[in-house]
Amino acid sequence: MAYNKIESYDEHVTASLMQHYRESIALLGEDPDREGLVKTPERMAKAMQVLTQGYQQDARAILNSAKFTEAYSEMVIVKDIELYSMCEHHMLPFFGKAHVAYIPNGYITGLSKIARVVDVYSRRLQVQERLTHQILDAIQDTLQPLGVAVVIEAQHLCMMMRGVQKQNSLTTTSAFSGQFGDGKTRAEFMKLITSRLG
Ligand SMILES: Nc1nc2c(ncn2[C@@H]2O[C@H](COP(=O)(O)OP(=O)(O)OP(=O)(O)O)[C@@H](O)[C@H]2O)c(=O)[nH]1
Ligand SMILES: [Zn+2]
Repeated sequence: MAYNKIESYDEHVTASLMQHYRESIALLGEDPDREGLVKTPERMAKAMQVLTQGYQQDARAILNSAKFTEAYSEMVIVKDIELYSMCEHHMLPFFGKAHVAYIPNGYITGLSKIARVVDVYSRRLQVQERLTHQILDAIQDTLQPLGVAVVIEAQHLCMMMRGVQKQNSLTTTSAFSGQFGDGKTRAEFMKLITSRLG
């Protein structure tokens, strides 16, 4: 299963989406036949397939594809993983950073796989809370570590471009399992994700 990129677009999905987007453009008062817009329904159809390609991908398979036996049992943190997702309420983007940590219990995974898991769940229609939990669950189930921590900080365009129109609000969500339930371990993680080396 190709999990890290779209190999090809689904022809039928592309064709149907194009028809809908063409109609949407006209409904919004534009001329879908003018030069600049002629190819827009196709571009949108393809773009939306990329932005939702997480539905075709399996986060657990990704983590298992680079699961290694290793005695390391300190916290592993991958922080500042940029993410782009879409809120399921308005289908407008939300974007920001994910910070992910786990404490191995005999197994580690390839570091890039953590970032790929963030992408798999980001490229779906989401709420930030569920995205946070799904990342945690995939790591917990696959590596069975002593604990997992996920913190996501994001800005939602549906709150910026429309609606309440707040440009600087940042939403933080978090999920913790196992040893991160302990205040000291959690505090160490929170300290490390805010630290900047050099
Ligand atoms: N909890 C949560 N809410 C979100 C997320 N993304 C968008 N929302 C919110 O989803 C809510 C949908 O509320 P509704 O009242 O149904 O929609 P609306 O009338 O467009 O709301 P406004 O944005 O307040 O204009 C809004 O409050 C959004 O801010 C998310 O990731 N998590
Ligand atoms: Zn929204």
